Amino acid sequence: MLVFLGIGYSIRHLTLEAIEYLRKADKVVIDRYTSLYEDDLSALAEYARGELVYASRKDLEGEGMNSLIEEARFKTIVLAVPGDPFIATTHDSLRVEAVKKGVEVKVVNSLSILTLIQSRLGLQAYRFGKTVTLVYPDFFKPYSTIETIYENLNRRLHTIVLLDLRLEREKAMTIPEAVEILLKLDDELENRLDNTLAIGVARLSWRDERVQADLLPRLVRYDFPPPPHSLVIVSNPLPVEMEGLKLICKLPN
Ligand SMILES: C[S@@+](CC[C@H](N)C(=O)[O-])C[C@H]1O[C@@H](n2cnc3c(N)ncnc32)[C@H](O)[C@@H]1O
Repeated sequence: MLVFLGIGYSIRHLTLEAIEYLRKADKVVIDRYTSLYEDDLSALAEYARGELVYASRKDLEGEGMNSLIEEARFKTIVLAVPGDPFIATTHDSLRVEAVKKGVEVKVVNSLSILTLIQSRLGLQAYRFGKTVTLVYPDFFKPYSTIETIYENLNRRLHTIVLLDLRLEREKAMTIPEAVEILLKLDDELENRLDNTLAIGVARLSWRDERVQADLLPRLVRYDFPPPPHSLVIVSNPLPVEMEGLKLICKLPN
């Protein structure tokens, strides 16, 4: 059996169901390339009966993917994924391949960054548009990201902007870097983000989390703890959301 197991963002987020499957596993494969985790991932060893190994992207794609699926034919293999396993990750093809090859698949859900952002910031969940990921503009400029932000703004919807993570190269985009990239693109296109409200979200749900709202260009002035970071671009907040921005997201007067 291949178990896709969400581990949330901290060892405190493990569900009873997650612990049950960690205990049953012959082997726990830890994805440590799709997100950062508050605790040292070796803390999972306390709950796991079987061997614990760390996987890079190549271990879960191509040949690596096929050998994992074959192993799961006869053993209980748990793939432990930060957040919720199928939200904004690259594990869908592994699941589809396993099902195609007749290997039993189980999904154990946990807290995702999308859920955390929507429920913690005081913005209404049904007022969010399409989520985007902002990547470093090294190979191409991420025009499609800013175009989606514009489309969401036109539809009076907020945008969650996840930020580039290249953990194998120890690179994680910060809020000030993201603001700079977005404002440069905006200068080339519609020039409308200077007066747009945004929320910088750093280490949400970690013990030292910081959430700060302000006009997008002003977010570079704040001292956020290290990544993981995200941004929320706010569109036409309702009065109750405006109260949330002031009280929960500390929007200055
Ligand atoms: C690929 S997504 C993670 C998806 C994960 N499967 C989930 O369900 O949450 C990784 C991105 O989420 C954001 N992120 C993750 N944890 C975060 C946190 N605690 N606070 C702020 N942003 C976070 C960052 O932008 C990071 O680059």
